[in-house]
Amino acid sequence: MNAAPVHRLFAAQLAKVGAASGEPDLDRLGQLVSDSYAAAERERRRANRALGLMAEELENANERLREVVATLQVQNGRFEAALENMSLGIAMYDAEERLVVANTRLCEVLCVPPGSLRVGMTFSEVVAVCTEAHHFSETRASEVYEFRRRVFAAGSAFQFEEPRGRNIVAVTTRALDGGGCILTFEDMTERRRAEAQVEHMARHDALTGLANRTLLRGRLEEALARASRGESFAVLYLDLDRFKAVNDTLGHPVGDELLRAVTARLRASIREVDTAARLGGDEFAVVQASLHQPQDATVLARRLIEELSRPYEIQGQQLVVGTSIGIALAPEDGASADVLLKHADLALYRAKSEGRGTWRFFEREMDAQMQARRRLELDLRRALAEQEFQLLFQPLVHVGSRRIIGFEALVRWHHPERGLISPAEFIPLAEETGLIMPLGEWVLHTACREAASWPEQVSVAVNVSAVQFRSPLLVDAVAAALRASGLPGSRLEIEVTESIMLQDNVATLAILHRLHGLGVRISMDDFGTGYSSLSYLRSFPFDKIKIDQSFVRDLDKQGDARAIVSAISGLGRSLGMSTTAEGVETQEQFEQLRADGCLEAQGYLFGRPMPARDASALLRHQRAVQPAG
Ligand SMILES: Nc1nc2c(ncn2[C@@H]2O[C@H](COP(=O)(O)O[C@H]3[C@@H](O)[C@H](n4cnc5c(=O)[nH]c(N)nc54)O[C@@H]3COP(=O)(O)O)[C@@H](O)[C@H]2O)c(=O)[nH]1
Repeated sequence: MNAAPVHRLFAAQLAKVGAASGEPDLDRLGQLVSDSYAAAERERRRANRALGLMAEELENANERLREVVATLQVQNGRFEAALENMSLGIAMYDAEERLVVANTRLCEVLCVPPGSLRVGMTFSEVVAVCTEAHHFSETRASEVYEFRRRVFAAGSAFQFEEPRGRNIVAVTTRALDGGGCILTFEDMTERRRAEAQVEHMARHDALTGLANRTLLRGRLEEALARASRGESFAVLYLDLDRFKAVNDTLGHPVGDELLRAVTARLRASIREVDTAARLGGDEFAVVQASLHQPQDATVLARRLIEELSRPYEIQGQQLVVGTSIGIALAPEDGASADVLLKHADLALYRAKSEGRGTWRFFEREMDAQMQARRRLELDLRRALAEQEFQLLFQPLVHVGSRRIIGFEALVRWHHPERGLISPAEFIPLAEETGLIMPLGEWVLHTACREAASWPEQVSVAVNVSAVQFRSPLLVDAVAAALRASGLPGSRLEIEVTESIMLQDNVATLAILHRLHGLGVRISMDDFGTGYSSLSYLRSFPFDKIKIDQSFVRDLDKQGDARAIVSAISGLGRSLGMSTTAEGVETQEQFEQLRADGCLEAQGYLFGRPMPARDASALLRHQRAVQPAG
């Protein structure tokens, strides 16, 4: 029987204890075997420790790896969320033109069915999906394909916009390092729509949608360029008559609706090639293109006046406004948009001052007149500061006794160069410029101061314009003039024209009642001209009606003047109002007025407007006024 093979290490130990040569030293062998076990034990422990350390390290490494993976997953999730929540469509292609990244938005922006563009598709397959969705024709698709291919190849960035269905898409292409490219698609539809809206708003009037001044100026420049090649055109400047009264009395919503209704008629009255614009408030302009002759502008102006003057039905109310029109012809009336508009405006001013509801062509001398008017305005401002005004007083007599019962205060302007200027010339200008307020106050104070020195049965009448009535300060100004002069309110008469009743009726009536509250009497001036609406006489208890001098002038002529004077006198009597006939110049007129029952009279027959000292002298020396001349 063969002995079992001995491990070489054990054989070495046996050799050491002499087992090969004779008797082995068993103690030594035991010692050696024990040492070997001990060494092996140490080795095993060392190895175990090393293994433990390695396992620990491995575990640590694993932990770190798990953390990195978790972080990467979070990061990935974030990128994914970002990609999916982008308003842009993203498509990333690798160097082989394969789609490697695509977000959901991509399909939406490119207007293709959801999920139809997937990672792994080739570029040409993506283009095919878009072609299928009818966004490109076959030819266009191959163009797109070729174009993108060049972008891939060139590695350069491109940006352009293209239509996709009803949308507009901005495409940005950027090459990636190592081949491939990234395409972003932005839906520009809303932005372009908003930009178009902003652009529209910048050039159109918000209320009516008509061109505004900016767009009008542009159209005028274009028309002027065509005019230099021989194509004439006209600029019609329109202003609505009586619009302000509608706006003030019925309120802005009604005013706005009226302006839109006017716009509709304006649009319907012009051709496609013409431009209608709103210049603000109740001012409009029309550029009438391709004018063959000036009469074409007349035809359009007449049509516009007719159309815009027809009654409007607004919020259940019938409203009537008219229009006045100024016309400038191009190129002869101006070589720039501003000059043409200015000249059309000057012509409009003339149309309005000559009766409204009509049109006027621009004439060269209008410019000079407007400049003269501007100079007059500057002079008027200076006149107030320099006290160039004087107040004259014209007697008012009692028809029965012919005694002076009062004076009407009438202002005069002593211009240092032009001499005496009539109030008929400067009062309208003072009204337009607002200078009537300080001027009116001066008149009130001066008139009350003078009247305070007269006998107590003699009163003073002061004209107050409609513009002054728009100010809430009027009543305070009257009260201040009475206080400062010590004149009782009952000796002051305020003369108003019926134009004040066309303004905001409620506010006007409130002012009239407050004036009455001061004891002041109110008379309706120039009655018989204008609207002469009897409703005005019913809406406020006027103390006096002044019969306009145009009727008195015609009293001795054939006609209806006498009937009118007689009717107004009768009306005054039955309403408990006094009546004064203005502009009495002849004894015959006076006799007729007396016969018709008119109570008071005023006119050159009894005295022209005179300085304050003459009025005082007249009062002192005359017991009864005798007819002059
Ligand atoms: N708001 C203000 N208006 C005023 C003031 N002062 C005058 N006015 C208004 O100006 C208009 C013209 O006034 P005037 O030139 O003074 O003419 C007045 C009289 O002089 C004139 N008149 C008087 N009698 C006769 C006459 O027999 N014949 C004739 N041809 N004219 C005559 O009439 C004018 C008086 O008008 P009225 O006021 O209607 O009584 C005029 O509208 C004035 O109102 C002012 O301070 N503030």
